Amino acid sequence: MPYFPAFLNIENKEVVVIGGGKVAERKIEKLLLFKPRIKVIAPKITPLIESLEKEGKLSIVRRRFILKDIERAFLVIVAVNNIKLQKRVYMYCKKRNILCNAVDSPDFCTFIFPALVLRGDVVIGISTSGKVPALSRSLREYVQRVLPEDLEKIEEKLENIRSSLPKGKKRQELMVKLSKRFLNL
Ligand SMILES: C[C@@]1(CC(=O)O)C2=NC(=C\c3[nH]c(c(CCC(=O)O)c3CC(=O)O)Cc3[nH]c(c(CC(=O)O)c3CCC(=O)O)/C=C3\N/C(=C\2)[C@@H](CCC(=O)O)[C@]3(C)CC(=O)O)/[C@H]1CCC(=O)O
Ligand SMILES: NC(=O)c1ccc[n+]([C@@H]2O[C@H](COP(=O)([O-])OP(=O)(O)OC[C@H]3O[C@@H](n4cnc5c(N)ncnc54)[C@H](O)[C@@H]3O)[C@@H](O)[C@H]2O)c1
Repeated sequence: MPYFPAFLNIENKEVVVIGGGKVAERKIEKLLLFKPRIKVIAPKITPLIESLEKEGKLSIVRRRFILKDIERAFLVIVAVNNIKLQKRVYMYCKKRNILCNAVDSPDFCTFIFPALVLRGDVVIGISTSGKVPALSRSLREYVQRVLPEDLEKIEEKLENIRSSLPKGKKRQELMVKLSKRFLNL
């Protein structure tokens, strides 16, 4: 069954990452692009996550996880090689409507990470609904190859035109026409 893609605004929202290893690192690098407040809970932390803390980009709690760590979270990532813990966190989050991603078990995720292409405010997220992550990665590389180099500029130009015009049918038609023209369609 394919998953519904939704784009969330997580600016300033509390994100808790349980685990501080290689996979946590990859998820954190991605999340930071969207400016949430990130708290990492783990006894062992990679040098890159340590350096992000020094730069003031996240905070670290250097110990094992306890449930209290996530009681105010908007979103939780369990990047620990421990299925029991992943299940426990998922069950807790599910009861409280906290978004949960368990890196080892799609069954214990309420959302999954897409392969991501970001150009300014243009976001392209690719997923196989949890089935073949390596294919999402390859599709991301494929899409990156065919996208126009100046996509960010194109979006900015169109955004400026759009925001300078009153809402309505005339603007709708113009925006559709210009978007096609900018992409040579
Ligand atoms: C897209 C991407 C985004 C990101 O990570 O940010 C992402 N995985 C990526 C790469 C990747 N992950 C894995 C490999 C090795 C090949 C392989 O094992 O197949 C590679 C390839 C590589 O590393 O090149 C291993 C792996 N991944 C998961 C499991 C558990 C399982 O399947 O049960 C295992 C087995 C672990 C083990 O065997 O121990 C689970 C998930 N990985 C997801 C996302 C979610 C589903 C995405 C979708 O719907 O497609 C989901 C469900 C949960 C989640 O993580 O959100 C990122 C590419 C980023 C990019 O390059 O752009
Ligand atoms: N979803 C994906 O894309 C993907 C890709 C590859 C691997 N994985 C899986 O991700 C998991 C993590 O991999 P990794 O390479 O980052 O592992 P790792 O061993 O490098 O890191 C594990 C981290 O968890 C911490 N930890 C352990 N027990 C903890 C506890 N009770 N509370 C808090 N922190 C705790 C450790 O201190 C460490 O920081 C593995 O199970 C792996 O199979 C997922």
